[in-house]
Amino acid sequence: MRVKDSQQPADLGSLMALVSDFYWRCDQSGRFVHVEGGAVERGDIDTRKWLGRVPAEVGLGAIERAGWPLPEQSVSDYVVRWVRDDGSIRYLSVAAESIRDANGEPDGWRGLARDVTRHRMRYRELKQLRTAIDASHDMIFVVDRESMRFLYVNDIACELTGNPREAFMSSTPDQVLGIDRGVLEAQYDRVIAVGRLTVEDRSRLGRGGSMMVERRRCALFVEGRWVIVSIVHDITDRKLAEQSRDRLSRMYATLSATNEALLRASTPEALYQQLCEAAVANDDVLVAATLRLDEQCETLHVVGVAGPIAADVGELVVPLNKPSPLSDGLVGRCFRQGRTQVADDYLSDPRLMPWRRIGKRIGLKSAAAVPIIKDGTTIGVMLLIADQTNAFGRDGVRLIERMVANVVFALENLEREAWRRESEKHIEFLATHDALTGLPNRTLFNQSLTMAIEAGHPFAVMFIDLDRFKFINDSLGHEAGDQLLKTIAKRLRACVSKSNTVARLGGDEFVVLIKQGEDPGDIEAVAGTILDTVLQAVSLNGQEYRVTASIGIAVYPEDARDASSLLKQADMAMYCAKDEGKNNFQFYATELEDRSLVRMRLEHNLRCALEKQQFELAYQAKISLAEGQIVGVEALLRWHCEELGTVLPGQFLPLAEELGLIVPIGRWVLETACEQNMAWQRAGLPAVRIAVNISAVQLSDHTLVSHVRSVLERTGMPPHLLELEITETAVMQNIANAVAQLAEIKKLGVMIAIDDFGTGYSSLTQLRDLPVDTLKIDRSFVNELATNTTDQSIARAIITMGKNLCLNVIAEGVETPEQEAFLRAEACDAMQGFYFSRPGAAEVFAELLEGHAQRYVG
Ligand SMILES: Nc1nc2c(ncn2[C@@H]2O[C@@H]3COP(=O)(O)O[C@H]4[C@@H](O)[C@H](n5cnc6c(=O)[nH]c(N)nc65)O[C@@H]4COP(=O)(O)O[C@H]3[C@H]2O)c(=O)[nH]1
Repeated sequence: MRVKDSQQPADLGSLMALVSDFYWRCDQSGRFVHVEGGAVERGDIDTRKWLGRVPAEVGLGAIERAGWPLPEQSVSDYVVRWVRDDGSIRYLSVAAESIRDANGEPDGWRGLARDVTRHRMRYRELKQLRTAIDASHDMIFVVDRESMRFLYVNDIACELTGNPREAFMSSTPDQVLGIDRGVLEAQYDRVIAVGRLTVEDRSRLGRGGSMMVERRRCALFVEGRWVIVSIVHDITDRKLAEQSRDRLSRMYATLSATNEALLRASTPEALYQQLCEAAVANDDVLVAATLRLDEQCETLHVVGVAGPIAADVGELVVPLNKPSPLSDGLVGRCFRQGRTQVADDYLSDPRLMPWRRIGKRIGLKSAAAVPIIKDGTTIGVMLLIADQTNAFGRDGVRLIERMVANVVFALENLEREAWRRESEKHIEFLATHDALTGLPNRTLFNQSLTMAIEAGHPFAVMFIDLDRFKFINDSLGHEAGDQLLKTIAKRLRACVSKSNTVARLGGDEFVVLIKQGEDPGDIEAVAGTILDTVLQAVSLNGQEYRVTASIGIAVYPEDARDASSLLKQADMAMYCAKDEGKNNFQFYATELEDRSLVRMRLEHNLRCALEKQQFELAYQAKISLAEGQIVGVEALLRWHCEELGTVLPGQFLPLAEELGLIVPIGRWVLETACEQNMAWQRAGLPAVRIAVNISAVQLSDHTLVSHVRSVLERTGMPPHLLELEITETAVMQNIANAVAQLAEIKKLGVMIAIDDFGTGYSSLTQLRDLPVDTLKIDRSFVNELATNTTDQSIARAIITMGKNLCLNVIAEGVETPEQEAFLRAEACDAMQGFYFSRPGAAEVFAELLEGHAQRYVG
């Protein structure tokens, strides 16, 4: 339907029908008086409802301002919302003007309205879209590929890059991104080729900053042109999180590497070093160092260090007690406070001023120091240095603390392990070694012996027994005995090379296993050295003692091929050495088997000889060389054994000493000799001095003096008629004791002679201190006195020395007139020997004394 308007252009009506637009006119009161056009034609407007109504009554309302546009003059593009009867909303773009009548008076308004709902909706969508894009946290850039010009940049992009939108619009993306144009164009073309592309890189920000971004680019073909849309997402936080996660996982790897290191390390030093090496496997760590407190608790010093700059830290010493800037660094603080210290930005950390220069030099950016706390005490610090700031983080620090805790655990384990190993070693040592001397014991020696036999090379076993050890042990006490054994053990060890075995079997028995060289004389040389070494003075209880040893030697494979036989044979040879007068060595020989049997029989019989009264004394005269008078007599012990016949002292006395029988036997000798001497006197014979031999064991017997006194008292023999003969060797075994005992004896008025003089090791000064009256030149020097010039010299020297010291000198074992002549010529005082008389029974000597007295006295 068409509403005719007289003021409408004549041809407009038909034109208006072609479009959705419509023409309208309102009267002066604002009511529609005419509506015509496509909208009316299509039925969008019902003129019956519109005509005579104001716009608001048909649902029309302005968007920007209230009301229908009834402007004073004219409007265009005035958008009006039209709420239709069915509730749907349309938008109309209105152009209007006021009209006047013929008189020029206002006559209402007229205009055109066009339905712009579609455009309006599109615009709204676009606006919303843009608002959304501007509200995005991601930077969005839209670039025309062809012109390389920005088409759009969102707000956040302007904000973050610090460029106003106009700046973008007036520049090209390569300028803004700071990328070579060719490169950027290639990147864009690649995006066009694949459709979309995502890369991660760094994006420049305002004020010279930058951030890690994920750049998603897609290519759109819009109206015949390629448009590149870049959405740039800030991934700094994600990257940092990733980095810290990576770092953490590296640290976990480090931790597990550390744990492995802890398992492998066998000493604390290795543990510290391996810990550091494991720690620097983490790329962030420039250096890892472990510092331990020194024994004086004054400094922390490096005990383990690893990493590319280990050399710069290896010599680090952190003083703790002295106030010093160096002690106030991360390590010093960590140690003192017993708490982890972290410097996330080392170079700007005000606490670390003194270390800044060093830090700068070695590229230190962050550091962590973790205390090593064991049993509640801080014993050291683990220091980790990284070439990036914030390298450790909270989790990283926790990990390092766990690492250090593991180290402490491992340290404790190592200590426990070391203690266990030590205990095991000690137990093993105790099982195989002698606790007193530390030498191998019988068990270990047997093992060595077996091994030597298995090896098959020749060797010798030496069985060493100390002479008269029992006596020292009993008389000086067990402590002195132990001391002696320890000293001897050391000396024996020093006598042989390390490859040879020295062991203690028990008591005073030692064994030596000597590998035999080419020269069989080697064994003898070693045995000789051992004898000499043992004989050196030992200081016990503040006094000097000398002991001797007897050595038996069995040789593999000649003597035996099994361990027990070799030991038995060496033992047997050792007894033979004892029988031979001690202080010597003997090789095993089959004949010794017989001697051993003899010895056993000897021992058996000797034990009851005293009881069975099988002892007797023989008497041998001593003659003065000047006058030829009997000046004395020596009592010599004889043993008439039922089974063995007469046994000489040299055969049974060593055994008696060993068995401890010498003291009771010696007492019997002293008593018998004194009684006999008094008996001779009572029989009318001239008074003669009687000499009694005192062995070393007797000399050390502290009851000796009282016994001598009581015998003298009981027998009534004047003390000066008694002479005690003590061998030089016995005196030298314990010179201090000898001096003291002899002095006491001297006080009784008893005379003292040094027997076998020249065989011992006394010096002139020692001799001077000894309270003796007589020196007896040993028989060995007298034997060849007539022919051997050396013996002559020795004898002469002894005589001269005796004279100088105002002592009597007597030579024993004089058998020939030549010997007598020499002694006489040298003005020796007296002699004793077969030349004048052999030892004989009491009656024999009595006769000799009687006859001699008649001969001389008369
Ligand atoms: N070849 C040779 N020998 C001679 C000659 N003149 C004496 N003799 C021997 O030389 C030894 C002298 O005694 P001695 O040096 O004190 O050496 C003694 C003495 O040290 C010790 N002895 C003897 N009786 C006792 C004793 O009652 N107690 C202690 N403790 N030892 C004794 O036994 C050692 C040996 O005594 P005997 O066998 O009786 O041997 C005696 C004696 O028989 C000689 O011209 N030629």
